[in-house]
Amino acid sequence: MLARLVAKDYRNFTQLDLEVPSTGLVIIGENGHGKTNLLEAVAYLALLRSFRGARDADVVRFGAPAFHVRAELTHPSAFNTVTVGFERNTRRKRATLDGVEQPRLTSALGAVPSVEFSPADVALVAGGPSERRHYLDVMLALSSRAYLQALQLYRGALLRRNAALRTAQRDGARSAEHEARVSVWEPAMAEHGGFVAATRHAFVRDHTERFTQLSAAIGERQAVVMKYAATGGETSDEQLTSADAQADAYRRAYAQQRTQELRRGVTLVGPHRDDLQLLLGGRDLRTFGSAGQQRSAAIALRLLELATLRDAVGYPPLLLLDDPFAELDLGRAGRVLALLEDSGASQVLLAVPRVDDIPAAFTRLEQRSMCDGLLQPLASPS
Ligand SMILES: Nc1ncnc2c1ncn2[C@@H]1O[C@H](COP(=O)(O)OP(=O)(O)OP(=O)(O)O)[C@@H](O)[C@H]1O
Repeated sequence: MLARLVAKDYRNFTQLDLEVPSTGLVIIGENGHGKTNLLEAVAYLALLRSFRGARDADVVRFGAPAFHVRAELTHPSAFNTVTVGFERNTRRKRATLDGVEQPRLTSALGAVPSVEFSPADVALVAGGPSERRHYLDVMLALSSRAYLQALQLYRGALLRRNAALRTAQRDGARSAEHEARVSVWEPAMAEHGGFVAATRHAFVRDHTERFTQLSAAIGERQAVVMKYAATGGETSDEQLTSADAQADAYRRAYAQQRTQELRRGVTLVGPHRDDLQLLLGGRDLRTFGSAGQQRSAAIALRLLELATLRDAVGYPPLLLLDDPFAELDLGRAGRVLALLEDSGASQVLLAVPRVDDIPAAFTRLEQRSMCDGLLQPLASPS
């Protein structure tokens, strides 16, 4: 549970100091005054980066040398205080858990678990495959250290193999030496990529039914289905979730594709090129879904993320709701609210532009107004 948030020189906050009630808060403010910045600062404590994909240097307040965010937490959180800071000059990022600086930043990942719902989530459905891979990777990495580690090792080896492929392509030579510099990374890529692909396949297999149910509960009349679209690896149904079988398949694929990859200068198979396909009535939602249908599917994905994180950490994550009902008709908005209530989440930070935008379920929460990066009390709970 988040009890207090202090953000110094984060975006447009010089010094924000906010006590957060156990049930949460509503932040009301006009466009561009810092509502999303506040939610972003909270989410930074889970992801150790901006959920909007901003560079660290860009979230430091204009002209300031560094930012610092601190959370004070209560039961059932694993820690009492979590801090993260970034210095513009040195580009150093530091995180502490209960005052102890973490030698590896990844130890602090997920220390303040949260899930964000925002209109920008539509990119999860309407955007390219990298958006959906990122969704899977963040959720699975925050749920499993083994996944996080495999993903990091896979990415490290991929980076090096791609560099070797580019060098070979640039030299225009395909000597045994070039090939050896490429293939040396393949055992690590196959092993860790196999684990990543198998874990993603298992997630999709285990959650596709729930995803369809959630989409129907939000109001979709046709079946919404998710499918893992792999660019390589094992394809037989029984072996999809076996890390060893996936690794074997990647080994075979590298051997088969290497000549083409040396020519193209890039690795063509593996989880870094896969996609999470979303279909509405059998058609690609990305191409054929309406704005509201795409938003609804994005909300269903976030609801799945919420349940997955809750199961992994053992308590419900903090809900960060950034104008979450924009673009939804009243019926859908009401049903999403009911699903959020059913999710078991107990603490909510809701950001809306106007008091009228607060759904009835949240009118009992304390309210603050946000103006130019400053918070003021607005009203007591009714
Ligand atoms: N690094 C930074 N330093 C100072 N101010 C910043 C920085 N980055 C963004 N801002 C300011 O933050 C403001 C945007 O805040 P935010 O995105 O939280 O808006 P919002 O209140 O959520 O608005 P909306 O309702 O339109 O989504 C802008 O005024 C922008 O200039």
